[in-house]
Amino acid sequence: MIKAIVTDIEGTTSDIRFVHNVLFPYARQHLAAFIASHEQQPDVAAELDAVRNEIGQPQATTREVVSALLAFMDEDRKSTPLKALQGMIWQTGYQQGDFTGHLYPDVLPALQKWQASGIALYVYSSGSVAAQKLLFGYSDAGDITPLFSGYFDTHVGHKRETASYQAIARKTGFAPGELLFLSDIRQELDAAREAGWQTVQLIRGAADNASQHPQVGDFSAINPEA
Ligand SMILES: CSCCC(=O)C(=O)COP(=O)(O)O
Ligand SMILES: [Mg+2]
Repeated sequence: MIKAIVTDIEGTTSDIRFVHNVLFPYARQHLAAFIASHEQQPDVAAELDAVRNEIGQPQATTREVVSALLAFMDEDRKSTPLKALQGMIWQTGYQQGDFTGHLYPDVLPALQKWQASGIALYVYSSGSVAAQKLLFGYSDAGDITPLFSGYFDTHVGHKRETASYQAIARKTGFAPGELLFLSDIRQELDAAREAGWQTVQLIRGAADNASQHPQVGDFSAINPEA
């Protein structure tokens, strides 16, 4: 029996094009100016040091760190400090109303129904927890963060690693078999299944014929109460 659902964002609750065509370019455009004006701020300085650590250059200048971050963006690297800095930059965009967090229309009704039936809802994305709260706090449907009991990002581990799902199960207190992971990416679902979770793959675009997971076109086709 499913007691908790953990959902991915990009390609699952929200259009991948919103992330890649709106959020990522916004962060890239504002990165250098944001770092120039915030690099003395302790939380920003800590992330810049984490980038220096990640590239193995503890003495890297700010300019070199910005270059490394731009290269990470080019390869869509799920770097924890990059994700933290992107979230900080997006905060201004959301607050100014430059964009709202995209939600597929089937998502909110399903989340509301599942929560009303007693199923706990969580988010797991490579985007930082702060970025997740912004997307759902400033979503197309308004602030839907009260629906969620918790959020997980790469601090718990990467999404294609089984240990990440084992850690989330421990942190939420649910048995692995009581957890359902929703994602568009087969390799993430493989890792969750390896940890004993149930899985459903969202096919929002092209078919994935190599997948062994149950597949649905949208959230209305998922029946965790059954
Ligand atoms: C919190 S929305 C931005 C998502 C993001 O930054 C990202 O890299 C998406 O990665 P995912 O592993 O969740 O597909
Ligand atoms: Mg995804």
